[in-house]
Amino acid sequence: MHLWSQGAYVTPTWPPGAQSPYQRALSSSLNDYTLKQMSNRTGSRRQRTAEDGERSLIGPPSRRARDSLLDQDVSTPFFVYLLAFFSALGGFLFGYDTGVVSGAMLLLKKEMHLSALWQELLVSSTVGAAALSALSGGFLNGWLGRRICILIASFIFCGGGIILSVAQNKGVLLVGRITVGLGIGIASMTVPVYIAEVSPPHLRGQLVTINSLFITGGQFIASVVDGAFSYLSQDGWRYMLGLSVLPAVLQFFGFIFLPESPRWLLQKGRNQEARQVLGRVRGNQNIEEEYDSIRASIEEEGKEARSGGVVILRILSYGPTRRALIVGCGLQMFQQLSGINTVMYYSATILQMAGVREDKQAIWLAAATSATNFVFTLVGVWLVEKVGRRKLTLGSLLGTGLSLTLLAVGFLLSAQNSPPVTLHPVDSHNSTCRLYGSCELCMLDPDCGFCYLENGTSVFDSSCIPVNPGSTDNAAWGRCSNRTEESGSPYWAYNYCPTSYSWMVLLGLILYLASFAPGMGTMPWTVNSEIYPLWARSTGNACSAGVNWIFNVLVSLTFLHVAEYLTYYGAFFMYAGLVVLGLLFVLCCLPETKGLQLEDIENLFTRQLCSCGDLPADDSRHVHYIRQSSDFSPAYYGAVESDCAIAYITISTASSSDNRGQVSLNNLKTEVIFTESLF
Ligand SMILES: O[C@H]1[C@H](O)[C@@H](O)[C@H](O)[C@@H](O)[C@H]1O
Repeated sequence: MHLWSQGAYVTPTWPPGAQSPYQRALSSSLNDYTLKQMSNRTGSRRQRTAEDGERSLIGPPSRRARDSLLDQDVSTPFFVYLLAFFSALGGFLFGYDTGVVSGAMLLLKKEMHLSALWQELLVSSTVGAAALSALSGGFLNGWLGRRICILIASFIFCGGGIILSVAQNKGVLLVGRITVGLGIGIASMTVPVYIAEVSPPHLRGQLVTINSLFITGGQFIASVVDGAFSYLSQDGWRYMLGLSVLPAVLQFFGFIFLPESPRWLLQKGRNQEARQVLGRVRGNQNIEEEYDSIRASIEEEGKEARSGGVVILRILSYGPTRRALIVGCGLQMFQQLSGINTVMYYSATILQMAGVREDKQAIWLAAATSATNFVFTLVGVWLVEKVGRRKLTLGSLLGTGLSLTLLAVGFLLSAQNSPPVTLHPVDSHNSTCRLYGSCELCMLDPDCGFCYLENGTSVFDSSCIPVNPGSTDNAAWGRCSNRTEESGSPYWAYNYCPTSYSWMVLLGLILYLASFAPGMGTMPWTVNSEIYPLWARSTGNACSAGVNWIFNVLVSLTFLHVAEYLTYYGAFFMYAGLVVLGLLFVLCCLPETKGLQLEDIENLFTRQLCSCGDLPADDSRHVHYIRQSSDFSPAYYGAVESDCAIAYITISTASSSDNRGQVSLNNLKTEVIFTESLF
């Protein structure tokens, strides 16, 4: 049966100036169909889909989809970039405040005589507070709006920075670190949402990913500031911690003049303001259709009885949002389980293993590590709209898993070839250190360090000695307790062993950052900003950001214990295993959101959870379709799902006997199976 043979395909991009088949379709026969009719029918079909739970039915190309295509030809006003920049300062502060503490701690522990417990408290309290405030930020976000939340976050950042820079004792420092954490939590869940809501669909991925670029940029600048002020042994930490006030003030004053998200305004019934803001962020484009579509989608949400009651319960009880939440939280969990913060934290030690012995040099090389993280995040910003979220995340996980394996093998070979302990000086305190026969066993005990002489690459005259409780830079007693810079003076290795396999570990570290940063470092934040419908967006992002911070604390707090039980190579093999699980999760569950308007993304979650890539063995594609007919002629529209992306198509031929047929995709005819009978 021949129905109609004009191709219609939404996702691909077209050469400049060329009309896509879909655009051609729009300017010819599609004009005959009343789009309102189509969208009403789509709405009622969606409603039915929701009622019968797991079945999937995807609407035909809506005006929104058409707009998203046409948008690509229109230039984006500078104002959108300005908004993205000022919001992403929140990401910068997130990166700066989480990154700066390691350098500040080196000085603080000496000046304030901090015990290991207090050092741990000052580092983890920020992340813990971020977890709590991210979780509660969802409520604030829905209630007060994105703009006010960003203002609150920058105000808190200012307050925290001031408290930290004037602190006279460790109690006040703790208050400052908790305050800063509260700001980080709110910023981490609000900024991506705000940017996603003001961006045009074809640039959304890139603009939201800029926030991640600012996070790693903040971490990089923090490491440079740490390096610069490490020479100032008195009060250097005050500058390190206090400098964050500058970007916070800039953001605060910027946001006084910047507008609220048009989507949030519309949700609150502030239609006039919403129209104005949409006009400002879309420049000279016609905003009427986008405005109508956002409003229609808000009205539809209202009609579908998803208003009233506790939002998280509504998210959990409605299939598409429940699935989106699982995907969002899963991504954030796997981001942290891939061990990024352990690798970053451990980079100084890895560099020491590679032969960098001086503390100052190690600090600067750690800055090079965060620079690598930053540069490769830039690759993510560049690739996100080219290859899409799904492929970028999959590629990133693959590379991350392989480089973690390389790191683990490097650590394994280092452990197997670990230098023996040859000297056993009398230990009057009978510490456990005297029991170890090799450097590997000695360095895994946090109370001991390895003291040795070196000739080229061979180690001799080595001993395992208790560490100085006041500073891990020296042994508690013996020749490594008062070392000099002179040649012939022994080396003191705390937390690492001298090894000739350090090149492998170093290579693993660089490859790890190069693969993690563009995809796993960025996509969990980007994808979460887009996958929830408006009514669930604040709460969905709050939950997933909370999961990110909770796993961040868990992984950092458990790393040293894990390393003690499993050794370093065991720990890195474990992360590699977790990355494989993450890879399977993304392969099965993450749909492609590239190019779709926010209001259309909910449709991606109407099918059963984790059925992406679940294509039938005969390699055909499944088509979910909606029949539309007008008074003039019948036409069948569909949406084909392949590799978890949606392409809208028109159906060329269909057979009633086996539900097989042909659809036009990008002017090519493709064989498909219809999931519902066309007849
Ligand atoms: O996306 C960021 C980024 O990758 C950072 O480097 C890391 O420290 C954060 O934990 C993560 O959320």
